[in-house]
Amino acid sequence: MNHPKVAVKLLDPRLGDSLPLPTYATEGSAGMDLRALLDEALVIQPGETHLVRTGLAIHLADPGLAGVILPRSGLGHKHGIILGNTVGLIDSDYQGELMISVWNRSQKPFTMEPGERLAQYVVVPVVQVQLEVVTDFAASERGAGGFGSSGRH
Ligand SMILES: O=c1ccn([C@H]2C[C@H](O)[C@@H](COP(=O)(O)OP(=O)(O)OP(=O)(O)O)O2)c(=O)[nH]1
Ligand SMILES: [Mg+2]
Repeated sequence: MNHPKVAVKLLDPRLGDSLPLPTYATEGSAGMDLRALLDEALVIQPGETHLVRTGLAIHLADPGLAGVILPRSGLGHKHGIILGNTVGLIDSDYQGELMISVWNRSQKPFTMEPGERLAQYVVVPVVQVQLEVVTDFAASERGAGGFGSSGRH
């Protein structure tokens, strides 16, 4: 494995002990699953949102990278457990604890167990740009068409 190294702080003694550190489940996995750092099971009522700790602080440091927190497809599709912010975007200079906003968008209470894998963390490349004010763009095929301008089928 020759992946770039990224600094992680373990903010709770359970990390790396009863709570495994995030890893790529397979060689081709895009994300690492994040686990809920909870003292006891958490019941999330329909429509409720909870901020759940991970016990991890990851400092990417490189402005050419960002972290993205995404839902897990099984939890989202089968149980309606997705993210209160839809997607979490983690800045490369963020050094605080990774927090997960967990939203139960279903009609049923959901019980989250300590250590449960509740979301996934993906590192993506980022390009920072400089905005340059102009009055006209070079013409493009699309122009200003959007929001279904090309039809449905
Ligand atoms: O799901 C998330 C989303 C964000 N963050 C942390 C890392 C991120 O770098 C920071 C700020 O996130 P964002 O810019 O999306 O939130 P904001 O509401 O704009 O806060 P801020 O004013 O601190 O930028 O919060 C998380 O831990 N989990
Ligand atoms: Mg912000």
